[in-house]
Amino acid sequence: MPGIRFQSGDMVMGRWPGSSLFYEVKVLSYDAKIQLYTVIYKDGTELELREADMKKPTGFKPSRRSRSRSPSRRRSRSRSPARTTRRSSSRTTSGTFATETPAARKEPKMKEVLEIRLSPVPDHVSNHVYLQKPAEAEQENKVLESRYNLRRRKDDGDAKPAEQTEDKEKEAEQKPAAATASITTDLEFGGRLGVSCMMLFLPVAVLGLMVVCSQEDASLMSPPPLPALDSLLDPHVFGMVVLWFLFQALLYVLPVGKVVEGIPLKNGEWLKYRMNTLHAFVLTVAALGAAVHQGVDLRYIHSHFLQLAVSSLLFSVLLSVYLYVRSRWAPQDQLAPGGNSGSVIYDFFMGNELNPRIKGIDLKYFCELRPGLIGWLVINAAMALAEMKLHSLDYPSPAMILVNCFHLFYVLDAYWHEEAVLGYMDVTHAGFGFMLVFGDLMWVPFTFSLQSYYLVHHPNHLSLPWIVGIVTLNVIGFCIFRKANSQKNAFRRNPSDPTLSHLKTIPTATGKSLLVSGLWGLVRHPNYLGDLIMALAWSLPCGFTHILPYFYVIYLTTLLVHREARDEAQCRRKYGSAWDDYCREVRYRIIPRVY
Ligand SMILES: NC(=O)C1=CN([C@@H]2O[C@H](COP(=O)(O)OP(=O)(O)OC[C@H]3O[C@@H](n4cnc5c(N)ncnc54)[C@H](OP(=O)(O)O)[C@@H]3O)[C@@H](O)[C@H]2O)C=CC1
Ligand SMILES: CC(C)=CCC[C@@H](C)[C@H]1CC=C2C3=C(CC[C@@]21C)[C@@]1(C)CC[C@H](O)C(C)(C)[C@@H]1CC3
Repeated sequence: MPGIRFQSGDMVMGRWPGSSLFYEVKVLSYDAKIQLYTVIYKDGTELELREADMKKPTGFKPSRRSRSRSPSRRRSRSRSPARTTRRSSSRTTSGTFATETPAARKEPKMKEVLEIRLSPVPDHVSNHVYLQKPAEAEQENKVLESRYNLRRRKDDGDAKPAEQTEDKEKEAEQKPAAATASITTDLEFGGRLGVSCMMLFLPVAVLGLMVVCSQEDASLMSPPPLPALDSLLDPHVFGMVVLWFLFQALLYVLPVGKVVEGIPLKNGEWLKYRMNTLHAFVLTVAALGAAVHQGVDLRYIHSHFLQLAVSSLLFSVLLSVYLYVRSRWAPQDQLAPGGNSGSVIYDFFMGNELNPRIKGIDLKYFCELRPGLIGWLVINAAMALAEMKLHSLDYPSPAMILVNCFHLFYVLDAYWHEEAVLGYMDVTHAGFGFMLVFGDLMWVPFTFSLQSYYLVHHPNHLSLPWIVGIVTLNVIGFCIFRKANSQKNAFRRNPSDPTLSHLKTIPTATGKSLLVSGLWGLVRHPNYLGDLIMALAWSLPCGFTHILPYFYVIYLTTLLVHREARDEAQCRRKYGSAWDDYCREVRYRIIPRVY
């Protein structure tokens, strides 16, 4: 890097953005275009710094204090991920927001080393003090050094909390994202071409599946033609879809349920979320009950199923356009890690903004849990009524009851553990664009309910042993799913939780540990395994005549295999060689001895 002050490989002192503290950092590269250095801190955090925020270590002198508090334990204005230590008592949710690093509690030796390595130098003394590592820590440092993740943490939201210093940040906050954001070059889903195909194919696939499902032979080989679009786009139905969305939004803002803090933003703030999905569900059921009592026929949903799906698609497109446009003006520190590729089509699909909000309604979180999931259950109920009417039954068939109960139980479980959802990948990392909007508002309600729709037209008799077998399978799947998710959430919340003390862990250089025994020692994604077992149990009540009811299993397998690969790449970046150790210890990803 000729003509610049620092060279790659140099060890210098770098200011922690937003604070007056300096840490030892290694220079990785310099981008002449934006005039920023990429540096790596000793805790593995990579940031971009201006030259003005970097100093040669020669100006620093050894400290009299051999040990100082790490940034994670200081009450500085640091914007480091470590700032999660704040307000530990109010936080009760999952891993991403751990109140204290696991290493800090469980692995005192490692904590000591990390603290020493992270020792900051306050600005006002920065010309006089340089904190030195004690000799005995040096050896251990070498071991930990190998754990350092020296790759660029492009999509780690926490890793680039503040790209420049305060003044620069303020500037960035005022500038529209498009003008300031760095460009994402790692494109997922096959880039522009891939996402374009997905945008065309996925909606047609949903409608195609629905049409085939309503046919008597339900054959994928000879699908009937899609009805004309104008017969599918009914303004009344569209109005109902909009009303449904608004009704759910109204329930979202009701001042019931506790408020918790969600993901930490890049600017160091915490978003607040009201936990009232269960209330919303109960109120929706009450409202629908009242409507039915007033003579509303829920079977309308069955008879206008395609129209409802098309209206949801239209609504999803409109919402995505709105999200894309507003993301162009969003402050840079509110963008998702993978957003802003510079391609309109790609950014429209992936979404640029991480947590778009309108008057306190977090659109992504709202859409992920409410209109689609509750809509799915309402559709299921409507299908049960339609089945009873069509086959002149007093009660829904056992197959229909099973499907309804399994789905209801799954959604209620998500609501019961609502806080945990705040830590899931989609909420913490993904932008909110067409993929998730369409996924939440069209894909979830209209493909997840295909089994009940299928049963209306294709009754399937279930014998008692089959019922028992299917229920058992669902219970097994649920136990694995729930235990795995709860164990991980509890561990991230409190790594020294006595109920988890029997579990083996691997420390990582970030201070967080990884579970390597129990369910998390069986496969690397036991929660996915449980989800897939449940998916199979949901399809079995429909029998073996057609593959259509198994669509959900196929979708979930594809999605989770892809998701697992994304998560794996992210964890490898985050945890470096500790993740490789984990993979060596736990060899299979989702299915023991198979995959
Ligand atoms: N029905 C559906 O359509 C779908 C359902 N799902 C379900 O949603 C749930 C959430 O899934 P998702 O967000 O993808 O992923 P996970 O809940 O599995 O979260 C993955 C994260 O967990 C942490 N982690 C991984 N391994 C370990 C370990 N050994 N010990 C401790 N922490 C570990 C890592 O984050 P860190 O270390 O930073 O904490 C990693 O990034 C799953 O149950 C999944 O089945 C998901 C998609 C679709
Ligand atoms: C093909 C396509 C457009 C896919 C989009 C993916 C979304 C449909 C899914 C991504 C992650 C999801 C989750 C749930 C629903 C499906 C989507 C939105 C979820 C809310 C279902 C209920 C679970 O208990 C859950 C909370 C774990 C889960 C979270 C992930």
